[in-house]
Amino acid sequence: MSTITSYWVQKMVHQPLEDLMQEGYNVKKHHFGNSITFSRNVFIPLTNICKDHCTYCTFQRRPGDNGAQIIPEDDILRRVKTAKDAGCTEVLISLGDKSDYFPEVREWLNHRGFRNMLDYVAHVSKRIIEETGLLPHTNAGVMCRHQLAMLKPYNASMGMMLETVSDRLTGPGQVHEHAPDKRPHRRIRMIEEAGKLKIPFTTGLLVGIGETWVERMDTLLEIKRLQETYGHIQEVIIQNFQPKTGMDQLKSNVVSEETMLRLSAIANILFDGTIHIQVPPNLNNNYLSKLIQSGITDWGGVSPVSTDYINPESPWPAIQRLKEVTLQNESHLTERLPVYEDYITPEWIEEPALSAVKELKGRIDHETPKLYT
Ligand SMILES: O=c1nc2n(C[C@H](O)[C@H](O)[C@H](O)CO)c3cc(O)ccc3cc-2c(=O)[nH]1
Ligand SMILES: C[C@H]1O[C@@H](n2cnc3c(N)ncnc32)[C@H](O)[C@@H]1O
Ligand code: MET
Ligand code: SF4
Repeated sequence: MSTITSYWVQKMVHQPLEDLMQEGYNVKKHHFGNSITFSRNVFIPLTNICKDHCTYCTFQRRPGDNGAQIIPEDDILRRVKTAKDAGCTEVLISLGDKSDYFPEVREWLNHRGFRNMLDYVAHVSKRIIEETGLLPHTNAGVMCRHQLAMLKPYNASMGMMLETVSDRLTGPGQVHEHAPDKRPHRRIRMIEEAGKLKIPFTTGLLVGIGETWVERMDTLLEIKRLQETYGHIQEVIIQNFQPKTGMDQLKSNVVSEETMLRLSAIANILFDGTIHIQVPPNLNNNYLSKLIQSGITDWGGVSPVSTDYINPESPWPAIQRLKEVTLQNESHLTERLPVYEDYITPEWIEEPALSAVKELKGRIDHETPKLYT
């Protein structure tokens, strides 16, 4: 273990909790003031067909499985229009990895004039921007440079969870044994490509999949390195694994409240104002106040119109409740777009996404003070 990792692990694990939270909160307040952000979004599970098999995931299907689907474009546009009427700005397009590996999927795509799944995603993103002005944020797993470049004009930002830098977890009997796209070096390379292409990027770590404290810290340190090299990491999601029926092997991994608070605080202290820290409220509903007191900056995407298709058993709290909890903790709730302010420049966002971002920015800046302070 490197001296740096060792220093941070000691601090994260052994500093008294209250003290660590206070330090995290002070750092947050210094850099980001007393606002906590969220993005009003609609979740589009464009396809749940996935070539990989992560043992913690119940979203994934194979062609022919019960519930396997690819959502047709007109259906997607209808959902996005409903979301627009509900005041949403972000369209979170999430999908399984390399679904077009399967002949059934290629046939579906070819029949509609698409060569592969990412061509379809680009086409749908383009229609969303052009027909609704809402902002796609695509999370399609590992993509190559060419695919990232193709999506960039139609995405305000993109995302992919690094999950973990642990190679060990791709070994026999581990969660990523049958998920080649979860090999850490592949994910790191893709996040680097996104950096070179100047794509504002969301990533994060998945907690509770069998990783050690040292591996958690190494994952955060790798994200810090990526940010120092490319500057494109706008936010880090600290996501706690949700056990589901049938996952007996992973049951013992349930992530405690204290672990989430320690990670939130340490992430804040480590990134020191250079990256926003997001923790999904639907997965941590019982201690939202304490998360604020640890220094998180963001609740992430919260949807008034769709469920969280990855964790459908965890409904998002009402925006009104987030507003109340935030206010009870000397903070106020501020609506944001899927791209943070610092990145709203031609250097980071291409047309037509840039114009769409500016248009919506004007709208939420105008409305937010009335609604959320
Ligand atoms: O706003 C985002 N939220 C992302 N989310 C969060 C999502 O909106 C929900 O908060 C979680 O699914 C809660 O279960 C992700 C969640 C994951 O588990 C894995 C990846 C993502 C990726 C993103 C993302 O790129 N952007
Ligand atoms: C889309 C993202 O969802 C996360 N993910 C997948 N399954 C689960 C689960 N059971 N609990 C929490 N997060 C999960 C992974 O981090 C993936 O990248
Ligand atoms: N399959 C991708 C990944 O795991 C996208 C999110 S999961 C639907 O990174
Ligand atoms: S987490 Fe993503 S890559 Fe893993 S099985 Fe689920 S959809 Fe596939």
